[in-house]
Amino acid sequence: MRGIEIKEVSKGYKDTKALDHVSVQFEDGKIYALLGRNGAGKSTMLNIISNRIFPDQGEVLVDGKPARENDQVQQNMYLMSEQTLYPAGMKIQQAFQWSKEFYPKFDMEYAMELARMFGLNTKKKVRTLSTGYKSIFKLVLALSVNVPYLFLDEPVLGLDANHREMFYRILLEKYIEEPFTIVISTHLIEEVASVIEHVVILKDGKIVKNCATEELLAGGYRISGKKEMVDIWSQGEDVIGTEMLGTMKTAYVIGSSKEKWKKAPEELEVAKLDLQKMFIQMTNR
Ligand SMILES: Nc1ncnc2c1ncn2[C@@H]1O[C@H](COP(=O)(O)OP(=O)(O)OP(=O)(O)O)[C@@H](O)[C@H]1O
Repeated sequence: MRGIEIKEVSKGYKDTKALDHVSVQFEDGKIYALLGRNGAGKSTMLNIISNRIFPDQGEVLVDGKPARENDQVQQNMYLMSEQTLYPAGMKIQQAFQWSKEFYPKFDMEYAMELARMFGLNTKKKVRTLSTGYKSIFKLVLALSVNVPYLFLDEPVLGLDANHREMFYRILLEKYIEEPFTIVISTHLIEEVASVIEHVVILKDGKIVKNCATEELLAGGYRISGKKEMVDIWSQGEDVIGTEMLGTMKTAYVIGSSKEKWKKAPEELEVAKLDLQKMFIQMTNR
C-alpha cells in the first residue's frame, strides 16, 4: 500500500499518555489537517513518524515498509517543526546545500527563488534570523525538498498575514502541479480550511475524528431555541456540544441531514457550522 500507516502507536511520558493506541492512515497524494488542543499529541505523532522519537508500542509503515531507523524511508519524508536541525552558525545557502545531501530531489534553484520571493537573505547565518524568518527559512526548505510525504508542524508560526497567505498559495500551487501527501498541524484552522481534504482530530492522545473535510462540514449544524424544542429536534443526532443561556439552548451537531433542518420550525435557529466551531466543540469537553 502507498501512504503512511500508523498502527496502534502509543507513547507515554512519566504520567502522560501522549499517544494512546493511535491508528490512522495518511493516503498518498492527499492534504490532511492534524488538529488538537495544546498537548493533544500532534507533535508526538509527527516526531514518531519522522523517527525523531520512538514509540513505546506500535509501528509506522511508509509504503508498507517500517519507518523506524530506515534511512531510505526517511528520505521520502520531511518534517518541518519548531526545532531547527541546522548548526546555528551555518549560512542559509550552506543549509540548502546540506539538505541536498540527504534529499537528492532538493531543488536549489527553486529554493533560491522562494528565498527571493519571501525576502530571505541567504547570506545570513541561521542564528541571526528573526522568529518569522526562521519559520520562512524552514518553509523554503520544506517546499524545496520534493519528498512524497511532507509534515508541517505549526508551519506559519511567527509569520505575518501576507507571508502566511503566500506560503499556503505556493504550497497549493506545488500540490496541484504534482500531488503529494501533506499533513499540516495548526491552530489556525480557518486558514487551512479551504486547503485540506481530510481532518484528523486528536484529543488526549486519541483520535476523536478522522474524516473528509467536505463530509464533516456538510453535516455540521448549530441549533438554537427553547430548550425543550432543541432537545426534541436534536434527538438521535450526534451532538458534539451544548450551551445554555437561561431557557435557551444551543446544540452543535455533526453528521446530520440537510433535509431534516429544512423542515425545522421557525422558532428554531439553524445555522451551518464552520470547521473552527466544530473543532472547539469536539475538543472542549
Ligand atoms: N519530552 C517530553 N517529556 C515529557 N512530556 C512530554 C514530552 N513531549 C511531550 N510531552 C507531553 O505529551 C503530551 C503531548 O504533547 P505534544 O507536544 O505531542 O502535543 P501537541 O498536540 O503537539 O501540543 P501543542 O499544540 O501544544 O504543540 C503533552 O502532555 C506533553 O506535555
